Amino acid sequence: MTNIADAKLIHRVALRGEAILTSPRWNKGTAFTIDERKAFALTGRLPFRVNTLDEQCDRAYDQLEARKEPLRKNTFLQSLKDQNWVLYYALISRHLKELTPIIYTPTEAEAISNYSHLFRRSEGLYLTFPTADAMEEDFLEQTKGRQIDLIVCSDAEQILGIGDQGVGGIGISAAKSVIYTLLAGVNPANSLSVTLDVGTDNEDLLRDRLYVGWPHKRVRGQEYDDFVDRFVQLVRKHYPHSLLHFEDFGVTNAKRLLDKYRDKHAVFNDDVQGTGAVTLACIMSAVGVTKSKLADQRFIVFGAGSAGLGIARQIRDGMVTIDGMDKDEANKRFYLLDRFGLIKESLGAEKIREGVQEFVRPDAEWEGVPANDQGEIGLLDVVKKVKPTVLIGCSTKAGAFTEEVVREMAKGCERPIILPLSNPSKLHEATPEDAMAWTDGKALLATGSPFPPCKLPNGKEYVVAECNNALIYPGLGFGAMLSKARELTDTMIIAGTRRLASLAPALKNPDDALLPDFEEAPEVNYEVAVAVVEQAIEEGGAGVDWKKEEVREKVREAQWKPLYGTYVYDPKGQT
Ligand SMILES: NC(=O)C1=CN([C@@H]2O[C@H](COP(=O)(O)OP(=O)(O)OC[C@H]3O[C@@H](n4cnc5c(N)ncnc54)[C@H](O)[C@@H]3O)[C@@H](O)[C@H]2O)C=CC1
Ligand SMILES: CC(=O)C(=O)O
Ligand SMILES: [Mg+2]
Repeated sequence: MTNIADAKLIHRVALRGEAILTSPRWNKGTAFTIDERKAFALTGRLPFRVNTLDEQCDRAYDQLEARKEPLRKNTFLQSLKDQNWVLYYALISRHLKELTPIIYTPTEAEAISNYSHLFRRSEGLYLTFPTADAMEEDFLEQTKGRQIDLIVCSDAEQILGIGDQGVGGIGISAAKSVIYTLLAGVNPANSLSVTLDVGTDNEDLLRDRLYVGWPHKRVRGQEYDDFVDRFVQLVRKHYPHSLLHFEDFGVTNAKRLLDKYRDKHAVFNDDVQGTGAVTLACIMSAVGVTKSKLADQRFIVFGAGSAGLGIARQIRDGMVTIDGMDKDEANKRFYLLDRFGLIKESLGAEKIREGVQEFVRPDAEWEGVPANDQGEIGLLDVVKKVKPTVLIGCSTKAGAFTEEVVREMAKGCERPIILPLSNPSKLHEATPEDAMAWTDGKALLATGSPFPPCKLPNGKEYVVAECNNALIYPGLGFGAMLSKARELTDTMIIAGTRRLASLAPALKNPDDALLPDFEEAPEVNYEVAVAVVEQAIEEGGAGVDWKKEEVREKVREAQWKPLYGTYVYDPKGQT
């Protein structure tokens, strides 16, 4: 893995003049030194004054500040990324908490939904169904001669809670890649963002004459599987040691594709596994506050899609591996709800999705509980009967955790653990402020997108943890890449999850946040990556021969940092 963390590091670069100024990887803008300007034919192409990276960051931040709307800031940062990677990453790293919501959830959702109207230039790899015959050629065109460690791909069927976004899915692949660099230190030169454009069922996009993707209904079934398979086989053939990250696939494909390829390549589904892991860590922290165990909890998961199922499974696995609970017993602690209310036997095969079976409730258990005329049991009645200790939302149904639901939950337990995880912010099942008020300050809260602190009845502020997979997936993925493991195993994920949970502020002070502050996300993801590599070595899955005691140092050394090295012109150097 290449590394330019050391500013003293020397790069031999083959691009000169306009070519180096228009290469975001190598461009330094006004930071090119006098010697570099001479060597790279830049003296007349740049104004006189040489700036430091700090000065460049100050200038860029001033320009950013002049834009008031988050979406305008997002497009400004997108342009900066196209111009100069070091400056882009240095700027965001210096204002991490302020700018992550601009380039990631919630603003990126808005940018993606306006993708065709905001389009300025292409980024990443567009693989489109009608041109599938040229897929290998297109793939090699962008990757030839490159070291690729990470490939993030999306078919955009369920983007960040805003549904089918067609070709705009490139925006989430690119944003997730950026987060890998910012929070874990993956070299951006070694990652590839991909959109699998198999059409869209989004009627607004299909009707939009400016839509830049393939204007066709989404391809499904065998044709879809063959298209995705063609892509995965290319990845396996050309980059057998890369990590293949799946993002925001639809619920019928997410887990299915993960299972299909898991034992063949290091694949990772963030919505299933990353979300499951961060939520398990959050609940481990919450049960630390309530001085109870995972095994003592009753869980309601509202929204049994990719995230909901991933969460239920990951917590269940946590109950088994951490608390030694029997798997069937652990399954019985979960009550899943979806569009048809509680998922129970009588819903029938049509409404009970593949993968949900282990959590289906027996009908007999619900005799006498009020249901609607279709026999569906809603959230409030499930809460009344179950008296849950944990309520998790990943339904995209804004406001689903109503005052009545939350107050009812608070009647049944001392410290209700409430996690409205749907993104973007406007889709949260409850706002932290409301949930806190309705529980008289007793709730333990975490949300999917960032929220400001909320007031407790005693006037103090409660910091709402951000339970977003970005707190863990970059570390899980980077750890998998560095360990060169052929598979990111469940035990590697649990090792990363336990490490994250061990860093929770609430462990030291029960009034503090359930998860580390997002400001700490780079250090947290470093710890997660270390734990994953250590586990890969321990279980014999690593493709590197590091000793466990060397891992911390090795991970540090491999991290890319946004710093300029010194450039030497070399016609045989890097491009
Ligand atoms: N905080 C985090 O790190 C993450 C948050 N999410 C968020 O979770 C939400 C769901 O994402 P995915 O699981 O990927 O989507 P999905 O489409 O796979 O799942 C959503 C599920 O909610 C159900 N649903 C929709 N309306 C409902 C209603 N009114 N009542 C009950 N259930 C309803 C759907 O039928 C579906 O099963 C999104 O908002 C997404 O942004 C997803 C991944 C990570
Ligand atoms: C965070 C994320 O992966 C999602 O909302 O889909
Ligand atoms: Mg996602």
